[in-house]
Amino acid sequence: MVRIKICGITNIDDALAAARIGADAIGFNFYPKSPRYIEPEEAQRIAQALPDRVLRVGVFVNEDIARVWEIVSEARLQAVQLHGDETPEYCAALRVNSSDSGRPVKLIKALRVGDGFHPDQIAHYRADAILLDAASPEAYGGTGRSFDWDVARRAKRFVRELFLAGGLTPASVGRAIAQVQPDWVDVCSSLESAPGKKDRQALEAFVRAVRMVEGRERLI
Ligand SMILES: O=C(O)c1ccccc1N[C@@H]1O[C@H](COP(=O)(O)O)[C@@H](O)[C@H]1O
Repeated sequence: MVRIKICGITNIDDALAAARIGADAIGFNFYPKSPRYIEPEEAQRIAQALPDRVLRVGVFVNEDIARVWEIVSEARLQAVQLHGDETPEYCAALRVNSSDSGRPVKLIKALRVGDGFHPDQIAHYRADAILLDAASPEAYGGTGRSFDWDVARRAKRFVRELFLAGGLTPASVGRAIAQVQPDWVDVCSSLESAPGKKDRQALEAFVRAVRMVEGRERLI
């Protein structure tokens, strides 16, 4: 079963709607330059209103490790998504510090697929999961751009758990799943009516499209 992560949540209405419709994870963006940035205190308030089954993920870009752990603790996150230029050494250091938090925190390393990408890179990262997103010269993520899914399909054998991201939409996600067979699909900008605000119909259409490809559409 493919799990669904809805990213860039900035308000409680969108969070509860995403959970009700069937999201398996919610992403909060702590990159200050993102139009979807959320204060840790507000993320914590939203996180505590979510059902337990929904994974709370924090998205970070080149953040100081101590600050990542501060936010993990303040917002009570269960997973960290590193979406910048974090090195294998950074990931290893983050993992060592993870024992300080007293509970397991999933480490997701995002890699951007562009001309310089090679699946061999993946082996260097000690991460629980790898997220593949499209590379862009303009921004680290949330661009709505997609990439050649065949690269993700080939990379899958190097990965314990794969998140497929990058410009997924209600119209494209079915084909993406059929081609790549990822463990997760991750979506952000295509479901927005404005940056940081989700469109309810698009949310529903996305979840329905994922469930359809699995042949088990359910009423939402
Ligand atoms: O959404 C952002 O603003 C963002 C900023 C910096 C790093 C990552 C960001 N979002 C992540 O980008 C991917 C793909 O998003 P999209 O569906 O193409 O809009 C997703 O993993 C978001 O978590």
